[in-house]
Amino acid sequence: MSHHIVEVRGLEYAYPDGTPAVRGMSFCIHHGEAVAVVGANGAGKSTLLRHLNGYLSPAKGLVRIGDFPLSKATLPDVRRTVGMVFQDPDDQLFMPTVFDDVAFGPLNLRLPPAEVETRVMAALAQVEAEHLRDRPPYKLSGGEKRAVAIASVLSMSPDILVMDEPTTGLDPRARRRLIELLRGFHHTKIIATHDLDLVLDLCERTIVLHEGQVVADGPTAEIFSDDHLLAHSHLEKPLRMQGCPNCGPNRIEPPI
Ligand SMILES: Nc1ncnc2c1ncn2[C@@H]1O[C@H](COP(=O)(O)OP(=O)(O)OP(=O)(O)O)[C@@H](O)[C@H]1O
Repeated sequence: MSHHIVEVRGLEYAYPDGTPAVRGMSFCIHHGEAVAVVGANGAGKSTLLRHLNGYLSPAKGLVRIGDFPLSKATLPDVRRTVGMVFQDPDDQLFMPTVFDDVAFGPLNLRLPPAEVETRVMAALAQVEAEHLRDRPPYKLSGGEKRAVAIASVLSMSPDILVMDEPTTGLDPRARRRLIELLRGFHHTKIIATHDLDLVLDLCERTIVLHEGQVVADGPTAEIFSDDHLLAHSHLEKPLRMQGCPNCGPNRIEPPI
């Protein structure tokens, strides 16, 4: 197996209407890394992430997941390896009940029913959503939908977790719970987000995108200390680095 679990080389993509969204991105991610992908609205974060599980195919360039160069033939292997939490949970939830949605992946793996039930309940417990198991997903609140969407990925035990804006719509307690949960997930994590405080908490490495290109890739602390880079990329420092009295290191966090 390649020592890189994710390799992106010369990736280019324009949407069918001609909008160029990814304009030559290259990077490698190693096993076990936690990597943030940040950038202003429209920088290309979601478009990049959609290539990592084969939802989009590169117009040019290469995406490799472990041993598998992304192609139609390798799609099932790639999807088994990469668990993708989409930006909009409605893109992910389509079954009549929460249980069915979280069971969908494990059932596709043809696991025995008892194993499926165990995985579903464990995944729902991880996001504190066991009580939602029999509810129709379309009747849930935004934050509940997001929790269930995350459970539907965790139930597949992916090697790589790819998340697009995972904290959107979560209340502060649910956000903190998610951060704790992700801290305990020791596989590779790739998180696109505007929540730069979450990045400080979770990701030792940050990739900065601007207008469809990688403009910086390095240790998170260095990236967030580079005022020129942040201004050029239309980003602001995490609240914790802005000296905000309510968000700083001395803030007293209520127990989870
Ligand atoms: N379905 C689509 N059709 C045409 N253009 C699109 C489509 N989706 C995104 N784009 C365009 O592609 C570019 C990159 O969009 P993308 O959604 O990847 O950015 P992003 O960094 O995820 O933004 P945000 O932070 O707002 O979610 C933007 O110019 C956007 O307008």
